[in-house]
Amino acid sequence: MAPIKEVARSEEQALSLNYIRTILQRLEDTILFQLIERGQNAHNAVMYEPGAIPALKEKEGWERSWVEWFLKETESSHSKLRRWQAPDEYPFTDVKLLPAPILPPIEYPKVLYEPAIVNVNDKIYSHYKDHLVPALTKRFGQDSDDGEYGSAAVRDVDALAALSKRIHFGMFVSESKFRSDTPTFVDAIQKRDTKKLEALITKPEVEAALLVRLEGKAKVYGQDLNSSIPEKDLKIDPDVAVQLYRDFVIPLTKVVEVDYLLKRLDGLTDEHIQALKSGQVSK
Ligand SMILES: C=C(O[C@@H]1C=C(C(=O)O)C=C[C@H]1O)C(=O)O
Repeated sequence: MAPIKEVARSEEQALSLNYIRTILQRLEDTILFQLIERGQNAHNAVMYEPGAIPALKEKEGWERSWVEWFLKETESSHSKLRRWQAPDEYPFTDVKLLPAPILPPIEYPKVLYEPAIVNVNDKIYSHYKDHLVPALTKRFGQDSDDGEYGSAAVRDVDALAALSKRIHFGMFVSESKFRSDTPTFVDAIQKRDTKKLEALITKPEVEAALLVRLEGKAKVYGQDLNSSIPEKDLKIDPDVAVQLYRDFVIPLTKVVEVDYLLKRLDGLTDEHIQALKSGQVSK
């Protein structure tokens, strides 16, 4: 659940790039600790295989994997708390399977342009189960299984939610950058110039600083202070965390940013687009 402090209560705050970047930096901590937690269990590959746990079909009528079932169970209860109405929260479960909220909707500032919203959780889930979990649990050996499918699934759902929030925050970044230079972005969007859009949203210095910071955090947060050599006995391999961000989190965040921008003019009148293009309006 996104604490109130995270979901900005004003449009101005929600679109401040500095504010957004502080949220992204805080999510580095959340993600690192979720990865450390998941790394306490074995790979448990059976959890990610559709139909591999017969009790799920027999007792729940569920034919996909254990982890996808627990995602559905968890996200269903959170749906009743209206979690998925928050502009920074996107479920892995098909929304058609999620129940309606019990509580009345919260009026969040309308910051994102609804028709442009994207959900890349299918990509996040695939990378997580195929690459990240094996990397986090490699110290247990190939195809390790500790039978703790409950604990490991709880940790999976928490880690997936943190990664999803982080990557989908790219839409707030995009909206902020779009409003800061609408003529340039409108021109590139109308030309469907994805390379220009990617160049416009890419900040190499921000990415480089992030990877250095992340490695440092992993070396500190991963320490086991009961060890005689805490800086060596790390609970997470810093290279796994850095590689995750370098090769997956940052590239997918930028895909989200560009895909959001490509749809940012959908449904707008020609007059509105012209006003954006001339800089008369910024949203
Ligand atoms: C998120 C931003 O946009 C891009 C994506 C980044 C990331 O995923 O960490 C960092 C810088 C940019 O290349 C940003 O400008 O802060």
